[in-house]
Amino acid sequence: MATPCGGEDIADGQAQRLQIVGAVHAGQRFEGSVQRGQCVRIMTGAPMPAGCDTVIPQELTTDADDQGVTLPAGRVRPGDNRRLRGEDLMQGSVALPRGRILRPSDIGLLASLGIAEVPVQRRLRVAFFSTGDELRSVGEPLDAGCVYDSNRYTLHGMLTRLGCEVLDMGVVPDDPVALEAAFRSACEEADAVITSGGVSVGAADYTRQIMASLGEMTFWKIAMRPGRPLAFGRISSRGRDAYLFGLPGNPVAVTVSFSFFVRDALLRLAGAESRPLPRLRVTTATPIRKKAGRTEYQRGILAPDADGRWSVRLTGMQGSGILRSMSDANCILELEHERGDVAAGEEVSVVLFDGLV
Ligand SMILES: Nc1nc2c(c(=O)[nH]1)N[C@H]1C(S)=C(S)[C@@H](COP(=O)(O)OP(=O)(O)OC[C@H]3O[C@@H](n4cnc5c(N)ncnc54)[C@H](O)[C@@H]3O)O[C@H]1N2
Ligand code: MOO
Repeated sequence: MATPCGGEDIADGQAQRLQIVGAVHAGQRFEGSVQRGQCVRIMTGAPMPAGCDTVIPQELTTDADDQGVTLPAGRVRPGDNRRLRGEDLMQGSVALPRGRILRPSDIGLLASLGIAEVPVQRRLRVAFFSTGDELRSVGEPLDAGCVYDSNRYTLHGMLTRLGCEVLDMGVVPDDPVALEAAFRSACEEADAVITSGGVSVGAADYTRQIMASLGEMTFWKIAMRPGRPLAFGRISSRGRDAYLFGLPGNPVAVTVSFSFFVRDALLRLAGAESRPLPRLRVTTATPIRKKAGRTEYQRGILAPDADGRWSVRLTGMQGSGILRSMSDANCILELEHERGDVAAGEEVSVVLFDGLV
């Protein structure tokens, strides 16, 4: 029931009898006038009749008949149950800032404003390939000493989730000539290039060398685990240039270095607003081994205990080749550079996975 009582009829502490002078449905307007002591039956979504200022849910009223309805005292405050013009967005305010990656609710917001088209930036084009003589793609026979390439598939998923246009260049062997050709063609086709493997100090680790010969290696090695030998630089070929992220080959190093370095860089290159991944502080249910002097990212499962309090435990062995424990995890613990071993019950930072890997 919409009423124009200015709140007084319902605010003076006594039950009120109001005369019903009409009804209004969503999509209609009530054209009549409503006086003090009167009300209009109103459906959710209908515009407020002129002069009315308060809506009383019908289930709070009693003794309704064709003529009137009784409002018990003290159930509704003046101004209750109405939506004010501009309460969602004031005229002239920003609906969506530049750089927003459109999420479902953003698209709904645009639709609510009747906007069918907005200017967007083209998707960032990212080329990626795996390096290593031992790698076989899924579907190929697995020769002795070989492993299936998992990094390309993980990267494909993470890049797609990020909204990038992906260019999968397959597996490139540990051959400097083949590698240089792959780097050149990736650079000519894409805005950014991601490789995995071949960035360490092995005899067949050529990535850094080729990076330096085609451009510059901006940095190599970070005090983190996994992901320590990450190399970053810029390469050019035939007048085109691209950022190059040389990720370590170990499968967990790929997901961690992508999540904590590459992801943010790609978002910036794509023109997206920077949104740091939310960190939560929770207690660890188990002790954690940690070396001071490097940031460690460990795989965890965040879950409520019997009392409903959330705590985190590790997924098990943390070797950077153990991909199953990444797949079991629902979060990554971020253990700070200077921190040593962590005792059960101490607080740690976790980054939730959803939307990440
Ligand atoms: N003498 C040293 N050896 C290593 C060091 C070091 O500092 N000194 N660092 C270790 C760390 S930490 C990492 S991480 C790795 C990174 O080395 P690379 O980037 O050169 O990676 P690879 O040697 O090519 O591969 C490492 C490991 O991962 C497997 N791999 C590689 N690519 C894939 C793929 N696409 N899918 C599945 N598995 C893959 C590869 O077979 C190796 O087992 O270096 C350490 N060594
Ligand atoms: O830095 Mo490596 O990524 O530990 O395995």
